[in-house]
Amino acid sequence: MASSILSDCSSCATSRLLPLRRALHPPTPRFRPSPGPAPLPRRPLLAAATPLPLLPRARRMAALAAAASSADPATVLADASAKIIDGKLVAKQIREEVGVEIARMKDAIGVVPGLAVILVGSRKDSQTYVRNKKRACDAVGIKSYEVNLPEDASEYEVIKHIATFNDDPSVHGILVQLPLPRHMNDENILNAVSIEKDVDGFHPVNIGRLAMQGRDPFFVPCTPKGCMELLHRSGVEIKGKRAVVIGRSNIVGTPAALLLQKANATVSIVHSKTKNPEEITRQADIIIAAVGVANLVRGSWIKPGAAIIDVGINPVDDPASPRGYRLVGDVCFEEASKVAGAITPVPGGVGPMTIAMLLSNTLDSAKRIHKFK
Ligand SMILES: Nc1nc(=O)c2c([nH]1)NC[C@@H]1CN(c3ccc(C(=O)N[C@@H](CCC(=O)O)C(=O)O)cc3)C=[N+]21
Repeated sequence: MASSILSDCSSCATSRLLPLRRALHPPTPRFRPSPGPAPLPRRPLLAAATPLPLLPRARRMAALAAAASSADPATVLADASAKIIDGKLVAKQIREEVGVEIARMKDAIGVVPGLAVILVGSRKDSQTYVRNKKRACDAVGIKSYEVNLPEDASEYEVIKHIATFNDDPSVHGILVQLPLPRHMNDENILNAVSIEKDVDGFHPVNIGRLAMQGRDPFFVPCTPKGCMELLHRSGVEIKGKRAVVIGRSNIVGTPAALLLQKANATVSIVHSKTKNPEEITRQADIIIAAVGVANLVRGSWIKPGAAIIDVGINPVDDPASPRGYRLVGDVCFEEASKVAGAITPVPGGVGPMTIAMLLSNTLDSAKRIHKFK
């Protein structure tokens, strides 16, 4: 992991909240990032320029030994102390596992899972996401069905398509790409999806069941499910730990907090009205950041050794990049990777897991509907 000598996390002012952020996290840039310069790292800044350079020999050896003996292939040693949780690699493993299961089901009962995606309007980012989902489906053997409606389509038209897919036995999952055009009421539309086919887990009944003791939803929303999977697969213990979720959106923050609670963590939610977010976050053994503010979480917010899952995908201007921007998370990676025990990068962290979980949810749905074990 290369890191520059000067932290760029103080340049939050250059972050732009593009519409794609709003899809995952409705607009809530509400924290004032901590003022002043970056907090002091625990090692001299110069040391950050090369891998493991100025560490005392004993610590360096211990770190290398830990990396070498790590049973978890999805992690490598950062140039500082945090292990990098490689979401791209874990997502690939999950897609392979899903592919094997789909082949087994097809052989045994001749059924392939079907996923229907409804896209309204012609937003470039949504079109890209839908295209990526379709490719991911093709690669594992899920049959995908796509409906594209014009921006000015009526709510009724969308609901009519949902009803058709609800009744179609070859469709096991239905996803309405968000955000919907402004004139539509999300709630009416998400309510129309059959809870047994709601692979996004956005139906109020599924979210309600997630919140209740002793009940389970048919589906858990893909992004928070991906966060939990990354924690599990990198050996992070959750039971009895303090977890902080930053952000309280319906799609990520709230379900992530519910999942951590179900896994027996003690959970706090930090949001725009929280006093001293930094102080509360610093108590956490596990941090899930899902607020949509570039580099909000600085090194000083983090308890040494904490596990950090960074859900943010924030475009920041970068003339040096071919696209003119690059993606950064809600966590200042440079600073955090020197303090945390484990951290997900952006890109290559939670993003790829979202799609892997969608495939997994679609497979689970087909298995449940066809009573295939
Ligand atoms: N009904 C619905 N369900 C969704 O799950 C949903 C949605 N609507 N609307 C839009 C958001 C956004 N979303 C992402 C999926 C994958 C990456 C992803 O794979 N990102 C990569 C690449 C990023 C890049 O380079 O552009 C990464 O982080 O490494 C990101 C974001 C799903 N969403």
